[in-house]
Amino acid sequence: MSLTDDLWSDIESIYAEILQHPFVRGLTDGTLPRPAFRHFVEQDSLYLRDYARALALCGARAPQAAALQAFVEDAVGALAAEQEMLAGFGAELGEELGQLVLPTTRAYTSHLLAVAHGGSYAEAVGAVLPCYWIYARVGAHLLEKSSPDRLYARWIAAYGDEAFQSVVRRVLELTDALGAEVSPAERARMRERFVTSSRYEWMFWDAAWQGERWPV
Ligand SMILES: Cc1ncc(CO)c(N)n1
Ligand SMILES: Cc1ncsc1CCO
Repeated sequence: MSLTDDLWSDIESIYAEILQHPFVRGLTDGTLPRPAFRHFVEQDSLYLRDYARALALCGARAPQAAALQAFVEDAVGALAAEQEMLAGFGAELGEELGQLVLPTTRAYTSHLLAVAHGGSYAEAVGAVLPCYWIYARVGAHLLEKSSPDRLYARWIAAYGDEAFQSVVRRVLELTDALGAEVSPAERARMRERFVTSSRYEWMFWDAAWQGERWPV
């Protein structure tokens, strides 16, 4: 099996839970409460800043120029997505968005940055991949239904869009090329990093849904 086939098979059940999550269902049926979406937008803009750092590190560590270019472009793309998020949704969500990084956001970005700094290049790719791939899959899935809510429809369109889908295909190809080179032990480490990030993807939506806060 290709590496990406193995990786996806490891998270089938996590992905199914994501599609079932009331936050994700609420996007398409329009029932998602605004405060939960606001929480998400606020945390996601903070997340994207550190995600861009993790992508830039993947680029810096990539052995080949094509992967260097892909990850650096995507780091810039993630920063652009952060700005679009703030510009596109910020005003409509009312008062200024907060700057406090909440527990799940901190845990997820800490994981990404720890692996991007301290793990191997292949492990770093395993860690950043769910962010691309799960959003592309969720975006494509939700695009079929879109949403009666104008804001949610816009969010869905950004990730279901062909431009994002092609960015994700490029990284999946690069991952499969890497899969042909790495040792079985390295492949196992990549899978572990990939599953951990995928769990955080579910938790990220759930934190917005629950209105997560620091307990003290
Ligand atoms: C938490 C999270 N994962 C992935 C993406 C995709 O860019 C995003 N914006 N936010
Ligand atoms: C927003 C985003 N998420 C994963 S990669 C990326 C930048 C795409 O150019």
